[in-house]
Amino acid sequence: MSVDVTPPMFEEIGGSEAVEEAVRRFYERLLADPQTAEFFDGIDIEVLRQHQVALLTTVLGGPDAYSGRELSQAHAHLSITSDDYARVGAHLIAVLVELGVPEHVITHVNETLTAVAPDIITA
Ligand code: HEM
Repeated sequence: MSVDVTPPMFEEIGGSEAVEEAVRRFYERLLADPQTAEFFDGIDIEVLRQHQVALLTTVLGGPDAYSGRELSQAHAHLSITSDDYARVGAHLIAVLVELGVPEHVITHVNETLTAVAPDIITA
């Protein structure tokens, strides 16, 4: 009999504290980057941050507490290009690398980014 004792990636990287720090740095980067900053004009970043923490927690196998909109609905009005998307994805991955997140977790996040791209890219 084999038992899978691998902890969820969420715990492996340090739980909610690590996810919150990653998301904090992620929005810091998005707001400092001229290509992405304008998208967030007039947006309540605190609310967005909380949704993103919940979503990333779920993606990493932690408790499922995401209560935001469907990604397609949240981004429909933004005319996001594949170039914008790649830029945002690169910021997220850069933060995870910065925080020393293991390679297999980064691979999983990258796969998720590829999977949800069609919901977000509309231009
Ligand atoms: C990379 C994958 C992405 C994920 C996982 C993601 C995730 C999210 C989430 C969870 C929300 C909150 C939904 C809600 O409040 O109900 C949101 C909203 C938003 N996202 Fe993204 N996002 C991504 C890419 C992008 C990109 C590429 C841009 C712009 C370049 C962007 C700009 C925004 C903006 C402006 C909002 C707020 C929309 C509003 O409240 O009117 N996102 N995103």
